[in-house]
Amino acid sequence: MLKLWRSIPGTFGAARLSQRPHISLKGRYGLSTRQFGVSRRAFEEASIPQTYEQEKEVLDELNKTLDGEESAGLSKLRNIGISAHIDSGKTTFTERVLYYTGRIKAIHEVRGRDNVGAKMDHMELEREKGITIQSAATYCSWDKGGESYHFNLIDTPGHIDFTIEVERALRVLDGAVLVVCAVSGVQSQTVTVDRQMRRYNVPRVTFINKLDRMGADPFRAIQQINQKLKTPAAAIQVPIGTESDLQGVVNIIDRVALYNEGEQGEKLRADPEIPASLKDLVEEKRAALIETLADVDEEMADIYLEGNEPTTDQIKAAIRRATIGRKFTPVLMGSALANRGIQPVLDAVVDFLPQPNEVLNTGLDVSTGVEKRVNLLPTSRAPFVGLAFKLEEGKYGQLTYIRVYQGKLKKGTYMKHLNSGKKVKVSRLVRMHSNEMEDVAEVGVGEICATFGIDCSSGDTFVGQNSDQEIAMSSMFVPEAVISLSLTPKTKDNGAFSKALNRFQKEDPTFRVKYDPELKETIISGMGELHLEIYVERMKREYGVDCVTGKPQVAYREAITTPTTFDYTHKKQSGGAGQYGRVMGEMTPIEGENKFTQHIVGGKIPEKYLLACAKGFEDSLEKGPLIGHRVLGVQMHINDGQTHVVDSSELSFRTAAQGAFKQAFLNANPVILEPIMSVEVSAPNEFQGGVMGLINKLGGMILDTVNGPDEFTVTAECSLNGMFGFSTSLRASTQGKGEFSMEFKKYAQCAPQLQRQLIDEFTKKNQAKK
Ligand SMILES: Nc1nc2c(ncn2[C@@H]2O[C@H](COP(=O)(O)OP(=O)(O)OP(=O)(O)O)[C@@H](O)[C@H]2O)c(=O)[nH]1
Repeated sequence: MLKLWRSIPGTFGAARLSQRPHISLKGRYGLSTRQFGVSRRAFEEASIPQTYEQEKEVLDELNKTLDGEESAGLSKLRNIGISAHIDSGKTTFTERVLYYTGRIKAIHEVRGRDNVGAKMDHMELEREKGITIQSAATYCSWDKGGESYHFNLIDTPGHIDFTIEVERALRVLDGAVLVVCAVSGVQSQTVTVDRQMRRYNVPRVTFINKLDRMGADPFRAIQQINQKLKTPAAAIQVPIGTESDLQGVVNIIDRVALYNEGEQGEKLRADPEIPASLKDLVEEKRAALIETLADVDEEMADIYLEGNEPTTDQIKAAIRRATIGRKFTPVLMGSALANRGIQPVLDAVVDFLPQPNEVLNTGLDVSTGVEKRVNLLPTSRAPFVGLAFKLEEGKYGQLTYIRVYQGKLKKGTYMKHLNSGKKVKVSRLVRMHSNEMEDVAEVGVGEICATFGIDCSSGDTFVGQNSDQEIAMSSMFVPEAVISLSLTPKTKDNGAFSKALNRFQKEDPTFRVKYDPELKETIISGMGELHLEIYVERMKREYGVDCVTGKPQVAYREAITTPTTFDYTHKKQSGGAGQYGRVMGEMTPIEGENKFTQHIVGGKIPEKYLLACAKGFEDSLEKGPLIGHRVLGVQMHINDGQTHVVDSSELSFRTAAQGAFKQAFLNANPVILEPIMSVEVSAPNEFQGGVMGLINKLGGMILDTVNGPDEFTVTAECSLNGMFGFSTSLRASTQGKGEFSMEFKKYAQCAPQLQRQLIDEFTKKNQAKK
């Protein structure tokens, strides 16, 4: 199985810690620990905290490095993301946030009639398609209790094809708002986003949106969060009015009714008199909240067990602790489109999501040659460490988004690109507002900013220019590509084609390009048809290169099913310099990643030739012997061999390993694996029979069916192969009312008939090209 699926942590805990390495500072920064007033223990402990409580202990130590002013500044900062299943209303929600915080002067709708489109969907394609393709970063200020809070906000796409945008956003955010639709509840991508949040240990508050829709039921959605996401969740509000009569919400902690008034719901009127009809519900849900909190928070458990009524402050403090500790999610509700219930979510971000120095961020100190986890110091006075998490080509050149994890970034200074060791000047520093920017002179710790004209790839670390500060941040998780297609420019390429491909690859690690010299074709691969379609379209619009595309191809894998041995000699000894290399060993199927091992006694194959064998193995993995697709789950072990005094070389052993690989692979009962997708289809109940028939026809395995009052949702496993053209047939059999989403689940052996067909096609294509 793939690394992707194995690496998903099963619990709410330790993930960020395994992803985000940690601890040690000192000496090399020219800053003594004493100077920071912190004990050495906080910096030199290399162990990874296993629980949030342990993590908090380390954080408390680290936070001693802050002076009062800096601490107060950080307490006013929140880096948050908005994530959800596709079409849950993230962009609509963000548009309200920007409007209520005064960042934009008017609200424009996604696919709105005014043809302006939502602020955060700034790409032409996004506005045309009404979907978010790229994550957009912005910032805004929110006043609460007479204090002004600064939010860095990232709106991410919901479509699984753009999942890397969610990964990169969650990698750099401290907290998130998970948006869930009140009608559809927890959907397939909600589960995916939840998994991604766990991967980076991102705490979340949940917002149940679309309460104005018919059939909305926030409490059913909460039940699903508890059951399907296995995250203790409880409402902190109940709605006032339902569907089109939705007027606001009751805050059940303070027992206050909040009404959205004004044309755009901009006035929030608080009324301590809650509607009589809701009083019982408020008490029932308040008791449920306290009970859930008592399950996850010790202090609340003590109060609860002693039979005392917690104060509102105690409830709020418990929610904050449990949310930041990733043990609980408070649930708010409303309707973004109807302008109801948005402002309380902003209050909840302040109250319940962490400030930057409440999250433990770690890096890998690589300056000594021995990698060591180090904690990053949440202070602007420490040396700079930042992560370039996103690249974007803008009007003024390449824009690089950076999250500052330690120290500060100043305009006019230099920073060092850790991978290349190159020093780069920060000649312009900006804060982003979707696609607009505002120049700033300096950006402090915990902030998100952007710079221009820097050569790097997304996921690269930058450090202060002082060469011995070498702390590498772990990058984001990059899933495997599942689909590919050939791409040929219609007219002669004048360089724009490869320039575009280069840029897209640097921007997006899930977009891969390879040139097949035998077929003389450029093959692009990615996360889905839409993902690749968008790049082909961008190539045309942004670079003026119109391309002919081949039929989308499933990214198959090739594997073996039985162990085998090999004894292969590569020999070319007639005329000119000769070549000779002999390798012997075993090839075995294994779970997960491919592996090259060797055990040579008596120096029969010298070290440098063994390294060449490893390279030959790597080469062979790229292009499997059956149909030229990547190989998965193979271990090649070399245990014997032979050299020739004159004719042996690295090249001959590299070639010998390739030959041995091919020979052994074909001997080991090879098979072709195809991607199996987890598919979720929803449609009005009357179309259930038709949809089930459709899934059965394409050989899908139905796993679950849930019937709601109007709609049903079916979850199935289907091969990606069968899914081509599914959107058209679904549209046809549901009068355009059905929706579906899919996500890669696993690789499985394809049917023998398909395997034969694929091999025949590959052989024919190869022969035709010759
Ligand atoms: N009835 C109703 N519709 C809503 C609400 N919020 C959003 N919508 C509609 O739902 C659709 C999707 O909204 P978006 O804001 O684009 O959703 P999204 O989650 O950003 O979508 P992607 O980024 O493409 O995943 C749009 O047609 C919105 O007008 C709501 O509160 N009520």
